[in-house]
Amino acid sequence: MLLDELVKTTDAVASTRSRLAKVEALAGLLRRLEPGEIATAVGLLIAKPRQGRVGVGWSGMRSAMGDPADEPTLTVADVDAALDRLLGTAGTGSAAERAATLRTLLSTATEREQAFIAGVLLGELRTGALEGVLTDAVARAGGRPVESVRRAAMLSGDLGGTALVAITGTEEELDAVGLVVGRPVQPMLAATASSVSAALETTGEASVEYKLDGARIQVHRSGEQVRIYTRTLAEVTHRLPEVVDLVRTLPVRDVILDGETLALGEDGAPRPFQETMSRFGADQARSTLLHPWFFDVLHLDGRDLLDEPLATRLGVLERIAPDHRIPGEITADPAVAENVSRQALAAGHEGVVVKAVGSLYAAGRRGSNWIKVKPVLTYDLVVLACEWGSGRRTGMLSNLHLGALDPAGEFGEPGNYVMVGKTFKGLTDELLRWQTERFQEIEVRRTANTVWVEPVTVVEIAIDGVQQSSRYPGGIALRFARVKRYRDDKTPAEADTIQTLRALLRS
Ligand SMILES: Nc1ncnc2c1ncn2[C@@H]1O[C@H](COP(=O)(O)OP(=O)(O)OP(=O)(O)O)[C@@H](O)[C@H]1O
Repeated sequence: MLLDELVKTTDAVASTRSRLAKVEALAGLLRRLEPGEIATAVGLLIAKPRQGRVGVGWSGMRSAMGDPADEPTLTVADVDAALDRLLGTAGTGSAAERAATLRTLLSTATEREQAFIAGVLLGELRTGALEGVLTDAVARAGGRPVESVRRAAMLSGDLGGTALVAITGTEEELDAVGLVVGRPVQPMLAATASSVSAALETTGEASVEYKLDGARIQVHRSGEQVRIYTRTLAEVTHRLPEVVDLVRTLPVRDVILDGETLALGEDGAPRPFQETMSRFGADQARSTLLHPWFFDVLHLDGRDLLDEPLATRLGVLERIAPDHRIPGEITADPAVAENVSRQALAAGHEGVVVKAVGSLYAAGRRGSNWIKVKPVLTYDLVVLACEWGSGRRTGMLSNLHLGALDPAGEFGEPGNYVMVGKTFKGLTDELLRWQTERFQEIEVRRTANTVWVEPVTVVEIAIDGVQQSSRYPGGIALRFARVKRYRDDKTPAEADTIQTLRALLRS
């Protein structure tokens, strides 16, 4: 199939508000694809190429962008082959070859196709909404129940592969797609409540657990083979040898564990989040040891546990890893739950997660069976620009301009970001160095004081609240904003919305 046909379908999908029309258009496209193209096309549509990240950034993309082709001739298979080549030429000395591959690909693309390819490779088109619509479209194209498709996609972590089975395979083959030890699944996510008792009212009897401020890990062990994945399902096994060693000592053969890892100081208190994250970075600072804390078990020795109630899964966890369970307590009593929360905060943790004891593990869902309660308000915002610092920070990009997502276009174009405040607080020297370099790579324009950047960087900001403001277009300004951390694991489409922040005015 020509890439043009795929791109035109996405344009048609974007231009209608009717969910049914979107599903119809995508199902039609899926039916016209050759079997060999299905997984590739789905990957392109949701901006998660089959190949995973091929490592093309803004500056690489910009320098490879040349005159577009007049006529569409590129096929879906051509794009797939180019991505294979980009993935195959990694490492030192390969930069020129990679740039040439990208340049050739873009020079055969029309202007619209160039923008589409850039969006896919930079992860910009990635929106949860399209994934939902596409899941429905796969079900329709294959004549399968949506639930079966959704389940297979979540468990396999692979909508493209699921689409192929749903459209070309049998119903039994689709139902047989399940957990595979060694293949990561989308993690279950939490909703938010403002107090422990409010959370408990929603869940009923719950496991009230410490919310540790580290990095999510999903650990798969099959015999002696251990693999570890992040929240975004990137493999980080080689970065965490001490966790691998520990999991090998558990009295099990096959297991999938869900948990959080973080660095602890000698006194047992958590170290700043940056120290945990530095272990995931390229430089692999090994001075800090990471401890894993598990809060769920999805599979044990040939048996999937996703559809068992939480209480049962916690019982299994207690049996196989009693020393590495996240602290917590099962209770229906708000006073007991409050007490767990106070202990968590006193120990330097972020708050608690309140989980309904009867709930199943809903992979990839953010439902009300898990509810997080954090006393400090934190929001994920997008960096729009940054001002040069002064004094000790001269020569460093320091003061961040922060934007909240405006999905419906209440304050401008739908999907744009509305500025809600600035901050230079909470930035370590290391972060200042990092952002000074990074923001100039993604710069779009500058004045004497300020560098404006592509809105692609998600930063978690702690605030005391918001106040009314005539200075910013959304009518509100953040109060006492400070940087908690950069969130490389989130896309700008996952940022918090202006509507969420405005709701704070009322509370
Ligand atoms: N006991 C726990 N149970 C579940 N998640 C926990 C627990 N302790 C820490 N966490 C972390 O908290 C997160 C739960 O919040 P959520 O699902 O909303 O993820 P998030 O969007 O990354 O949120 P946040 O920014 O608050 O970490 C998990 O992804 C996990 O990394």
